[in-house]
Amino acid sequence: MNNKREDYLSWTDYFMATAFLAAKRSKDPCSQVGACIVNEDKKIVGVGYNGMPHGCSDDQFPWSKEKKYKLGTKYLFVCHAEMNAILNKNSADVKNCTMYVGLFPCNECAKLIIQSGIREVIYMSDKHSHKTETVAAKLMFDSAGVKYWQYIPQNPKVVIDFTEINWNNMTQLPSSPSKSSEEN
Ligand SMILES: O=c1ccn([C@H]2C[C@H](O)[C@@H](COP(=O)(O)O)O2)c(=O)[nH]1
Ligand SMILES: [Zn+2]
Repeated sequence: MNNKREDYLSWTDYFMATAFLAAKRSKDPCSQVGACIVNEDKKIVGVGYNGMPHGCSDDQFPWSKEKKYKLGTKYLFVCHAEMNAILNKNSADVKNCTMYVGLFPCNECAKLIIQSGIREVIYMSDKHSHKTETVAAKLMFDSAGVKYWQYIPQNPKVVIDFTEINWNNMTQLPSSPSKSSEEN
C-alpha cells in the first residue's frame, strides 16, 4: 500500500471539528459553543467552551434563559467559549492567530478577540445575526481589521468512532486470506 489516504480531514474541518468536540463538554442545555485558536504554524494554542467560572458549581448556578430576575438566568455568569479559549492558551500570546468557533462571537468576545491580537474568525452559525450584540461585534471587527467568514463544510458530519482502531486491525487478521496474500 503506497498510496496515501485521500479522505483525510482538511485543516479547516480539523480545527472546526476540534471546536465542536470542545462544545460537547458544555453543560448549557440550550447552546453548546466551542472555540479553537490556531497559530500561523497551524498549531492549536487554545481550546474552550461555554461554562460556569471555576469555583461556581454548574449544579448550583442557573442554566435558565428566562426568569423573572436576571440573577436567575445563566447570562450573568456563564463564561463564553471564546473567552475560555483565549484564557486557556498554552502559548505566550495569540497574536496573528485564527479562531474557529461554532457561533459568531458576541460583542464582549469580539473585544477580547481584538485585544488579544487574533486576526481572523471562522464561524459556523450566525443565528444571532439580528441581535445588537452581533451587529456591534461586526462593527468592531470591521474597524479593527479582523477578518471573519462563515465556514460551509463540504461534509455536514465528522464521525468519531472509538471502535474503528480495532476494526482496522480486524480487517488485517489472517482470516481474510485473499487480502493478506495480495499484500505480500
Ligand atoms: O459569543 C458567544 C455567545 C454566547 N455563548 C454562549 C453563552 C451561553 O451559554 C450560550 C447562549 O445561550 P442562548 O441559550 O443561545 O441564549 O452561548 C458563547 O459561548 N459565545
Ligand atoms: Zn461572547
